[in-house]
Amino acid sequence: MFCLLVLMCFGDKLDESQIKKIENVQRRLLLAVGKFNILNFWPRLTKIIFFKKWIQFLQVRRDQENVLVTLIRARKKMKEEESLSVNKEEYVLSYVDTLLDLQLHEEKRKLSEEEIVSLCSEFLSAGTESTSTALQWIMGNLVKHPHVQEKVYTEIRGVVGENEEVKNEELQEMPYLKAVILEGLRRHPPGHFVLPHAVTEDFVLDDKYVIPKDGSVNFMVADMGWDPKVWEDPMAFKLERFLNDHDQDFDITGGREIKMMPFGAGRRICPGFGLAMLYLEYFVANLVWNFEWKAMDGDEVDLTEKQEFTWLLQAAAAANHAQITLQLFGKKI
Ligand code: HEM
Repeated sequence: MFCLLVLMCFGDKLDESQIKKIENVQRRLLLAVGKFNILNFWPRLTKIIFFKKWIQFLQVRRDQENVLVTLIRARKKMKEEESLSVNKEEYVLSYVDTLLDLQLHEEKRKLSEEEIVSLCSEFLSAGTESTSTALQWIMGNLVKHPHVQEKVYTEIRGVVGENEEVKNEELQEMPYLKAVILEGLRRHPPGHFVLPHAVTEDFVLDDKYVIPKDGSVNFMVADMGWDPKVWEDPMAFKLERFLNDHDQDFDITGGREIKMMPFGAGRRICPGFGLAMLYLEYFVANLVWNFEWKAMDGDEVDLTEKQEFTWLLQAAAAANHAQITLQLFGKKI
């Protein structure tokens, strides 16, 4: 997943050692998020009180910039050369290309290199753990419920025949597979909360609850998907929930109604949700098509959840914004 996102981000001309370097700086940053979080509170003060931490943070950030800025500049050069070249067919647009082109109209400027580094970092960390965690839960459920795995396999056979690979365009013809992914995301959303939000003005909800300006607001994503008032027998893994609605596809963005929101909802919905759905459908389809997935003899699949890395990812994404703030702060003082 990480390799895929790196290639989407910087283009497909990277070798393994470059990918490893990126992985190394990104992992260091993610693992240190908890440690540096204190610097988000009253940065003017905390960077003096926790001076050692501040210096360590700057070092990690500098290392990240050294690796990513080199790649961003290389891409910029390639892009300029490409614009002069006659043979344009081989060039595949990358995320960095779009960031290099981006014009901030209100501020009448382009993004700085530091901002591009932060956006690339967010892209890589937000997409990796979330998607691979969802994939693991879905595969765990397919092992736990072999009859579901069998039905996915039968559906795929009906569409792809004897071909070895399930192709992107064939996924559209697999409603049962889609139901498996949606049920996986409902039952085991990789993040139990979205990123922290805030209202820009005092707001009264339902004439009862005052939400003060700038107060931190979050949503109980997992509990929404497990609400017995909305979902019958919510803790069971049941595909029928997403198969009965023949007239309309289930809307994961919550545009019609919000019954679950693994990707958030509204204007700050996860911008990678379409990509994540595509990857999940593609990977699950090909994993089931090429292998039969079973528990080892005598093993039970334990689907009890425990807090692991994805919450850190959410914190990291939040900290990325903070990083920009901290950086600016550093320059101002
Ligand atoms: C199953 C996979 C994924 C899940 C469950 C997921 C979920 C989420 C959630 C809940 C948020 C916070 C939304 C909010 O603040 O209301 C978010 C934000 C974000 N996601 Fe995802 N995501 C997934 C995959 C991806 C992928 C593949 C990418 C990119 C390649 C991505 C990029 C982002 C980014 C950049 C943000 C921050 C957006 C912002 O700052 O407003 N995500 N995601």
